Amino acid sequence: MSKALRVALAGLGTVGAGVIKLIDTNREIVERRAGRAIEIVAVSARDRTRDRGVDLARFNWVDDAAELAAREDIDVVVELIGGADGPALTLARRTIAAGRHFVTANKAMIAHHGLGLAGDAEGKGVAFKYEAAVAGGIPVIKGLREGAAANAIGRVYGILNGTCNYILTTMEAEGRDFAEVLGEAQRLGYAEADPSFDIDGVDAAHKLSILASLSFGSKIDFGAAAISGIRHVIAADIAQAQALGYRVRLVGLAEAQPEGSTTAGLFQRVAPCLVPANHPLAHVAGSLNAVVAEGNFVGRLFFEGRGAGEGPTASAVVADLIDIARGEYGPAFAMPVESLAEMAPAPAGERRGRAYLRFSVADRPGVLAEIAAAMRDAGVSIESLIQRGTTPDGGVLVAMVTHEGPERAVSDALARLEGSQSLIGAPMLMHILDV
Ligand SMILES: NC(=O)C1=CN([C@@H]2O[C@H](COP(=O)(O)OP(=O)(O)OC[C@H]3O[C@@H](n4cnc5c(N)ncnc54)[C@H](O)[C@@H]3O)[C@@H](O)[C@H]2O)C=CC1
Ligand SMILES: N[C@@H](CC=O)C(=O)O
Ligand code: NA
Repeated sequence: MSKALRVALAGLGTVGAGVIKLIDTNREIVERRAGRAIEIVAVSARDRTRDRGVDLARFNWVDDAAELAAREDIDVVVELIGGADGPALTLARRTIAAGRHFVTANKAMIAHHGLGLAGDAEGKGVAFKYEAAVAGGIPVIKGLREGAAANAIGRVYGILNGTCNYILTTMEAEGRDFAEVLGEAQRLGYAEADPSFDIDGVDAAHKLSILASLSFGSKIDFGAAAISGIRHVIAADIAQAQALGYRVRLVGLAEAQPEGSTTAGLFQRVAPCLVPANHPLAHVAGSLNAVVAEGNFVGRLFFEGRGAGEGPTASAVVADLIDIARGEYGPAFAMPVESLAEMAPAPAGERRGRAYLRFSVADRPGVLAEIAAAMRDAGVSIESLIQRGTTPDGGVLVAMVTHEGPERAVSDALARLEGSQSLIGAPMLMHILDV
């Protein structure tokens, strides 16, 4: 066997501790597959004394993670600190500049700085790998970058946040409150350090922008994603959706629409959606994630697995290390960064679809007529209307599903109702997944 791949780990939280446990537990299988030993040489984290359930005494401890980049006894640095900028980015830049391989699980950093880092890595001839960053343990980066590389992919979508999926499906199954279930997801190690990244859809959008780049051969454009989260989904929405034959899921959807159509360009959206009960995404529960990619020769690919948590995420990190040990790596985004296309964002509102709308209204005559008039004036046609129950803010719940039409018509109808005395609180809009 050739000499060991020498690894430095920066960040020893949920994922970092998981990587140590995996290498300890599966040492033999990992070494046989890698063709050589994978040896953790040095580690860095904020708190040296915290019990992580692993023996750290055998590793060199480094207080300043940035110092790992320059160590002569290291071949690859694994960054598991998190955060788009700050110490994670400093470490990434220094490691690559020093001509060492770099592995990360940090989708926030990739969404914001991934192209620059990948370009630098190409210049230095080192690996820049990030399987754990998208859909945790699911080998979707490998699947798209390698397995589906021969296809033109027109659409990629899925459930990209384990915390939100855990919250929505637990609310669905047990009728429990949002805040209580979020606390549980945090305890299980699924949530980001700042869980608003999860529940407001930002984390899923980071991942979606990476998937879009890999799928369409385009530059990452995180800023162009439309993002909304699950903070305002109430138990009644979940119940209404079920009654109508749908499940509520946070869905990230990216499409590359061809030149010449009214929707031409790159469409990226993360939003809570109504998913038909017979769609494969409706069956994705708990911290599971799923990604669907539509290729012109392979057809529909469906990847499903654990998207968050210690073991699954560590599995993806160590898979990247095995690739590096084998010498199997190439451009991070499947082609050299300079070959990635600039895609203009698709015009907002042109996409066609159906929508679920929920209003909390005052209990008095004329309210329904006012809503119906706003729909009519905006050209939105109503497919079904439900008026049942109350909302947590004390209003009467009115929910409806629209017929298919341009999305801008629904936004227009809501704009017409803005400031209406009949509405208690902001209406809830969820698109219906129609793909
Ligand atoms: N937890 C999960 O299920 C998943 C996490 N990720 C990503 O993996 C990364 C790590 O996530 P977790 O392990 O959950 O976070 P965590 O919060 O559990 O651990 C972060 C670690 O970084 C250390 N750290 C913070 N600042 C540091 C610094 N300046 N120098 C050295 N160490 C420092 C902390 O001491 C801690 O050990 C993040 O980028 C996250 O987005 C990706 C997929 C799944
Ligand atoms: N916080 C993330 C962790 C994995 O990326 C999630 O909940 O999916
Ligand atoms: Na993955």
